[in-house]
Amino acid sequence: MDTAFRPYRSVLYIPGSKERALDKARGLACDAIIFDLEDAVTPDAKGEARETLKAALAQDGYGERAKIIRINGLDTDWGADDVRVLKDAKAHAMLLPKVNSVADVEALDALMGETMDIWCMIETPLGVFNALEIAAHPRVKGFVAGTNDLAKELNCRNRADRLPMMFALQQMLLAARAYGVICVDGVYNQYLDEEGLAAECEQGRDLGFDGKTLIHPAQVEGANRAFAPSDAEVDLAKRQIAAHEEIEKTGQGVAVVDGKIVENLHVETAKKTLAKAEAIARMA
Ligand SMILES: CC(C)(COP(=O)(O)OP(=O)(O)OC[C@H]1O[C@@H](n2cnc3c(N)ncnc32)[C@H](O)[C@@H]1OP(=O)(O)O)[C@@H](O)C(=O)NCCC(=O)NCCSC(=O)C[C@H](O)C(=O)O
Ligand SMILES: [Mg+2]
Repeated sequence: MDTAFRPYRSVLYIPGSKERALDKARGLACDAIIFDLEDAVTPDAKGEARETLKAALAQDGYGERAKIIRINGLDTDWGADDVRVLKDAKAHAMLLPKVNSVADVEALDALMGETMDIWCMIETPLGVFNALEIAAHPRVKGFVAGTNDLAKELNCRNRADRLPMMFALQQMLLAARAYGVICVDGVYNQYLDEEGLAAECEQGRDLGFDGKTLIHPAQVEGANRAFAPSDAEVDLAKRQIAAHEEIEKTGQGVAVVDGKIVENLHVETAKKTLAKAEAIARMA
């Protein structure tokens, strides 16, 4: 199933072991769900969580939300069984944690059927440096920044401006954009701090991320707001497209809107803004 042409403003992690949360998500306004079998599930609960998740996906009821299964690494005791049990589940993608190189993707590809896309957590130093070759793999359709693991690996301090991991975030974004791969920002751990989340979403949007991964339902609304085109952006996009169409009729290529030039490339961006707004409207 295709994971492109959808909004990914809010991508909510749900522990695969928590039946109540799996059920609650059916009524939440998130654009996508990551059903987690990795960090949110303790080792002794892995087998049961896998079966709980399989049953929840068979029951479905998640509507238009993109469904992404985060399995355990293939170098763990659980990864291969996760794939075996869930490869035919009704989901859009399988998310592989701690991807270091394209060889990790190839190993998953060899175990999976054809029905799901592959998404990759970029959260290790090697994963960051190899992001370009990972994004180039034809089955890879999404990247998720693992900012907790990145902070651990970097031994960096947790700063509001995320300066210590800026290189890594930008490198994964560039690689994703080079190959048309969706790229979603990491989580904001203080899940009840609305102001802090809003600031980090704003930064993520400024950088170019498609949306933010979330850990609690209270974060959904803030992410949806931050990553949707605003009314002013939609209005500007429409005016830019119209002004450029008009100027083209006169044989010229450069229009001016609100004192700023509008060329072909700006029209492309404006069209993307409208397409995103339409995709969001379809989610409602
Ligand atoms: C953070 C939590 C442990 C908080 O749980 P809890 O105290 O139970 O929250 P609330 O009582 O406020 O919950 C209120 C209701 O909302 C439901 N709920 C809670 N979380 C979720 C969720 N994620 N999805 C859906 N529904 C959720 C509760 O069931 C309550 O429902 P109800 O009883 O009907 O009112 C908890 O939120 C949690 O476990 N969050 C997910 C944590 C997680 O997935 N972590 C792993 C991903 S993060 C990561 O690994 C990132 C990456 O790899 C990296 O390196 O950075
Ligand atoms: Mg991680």
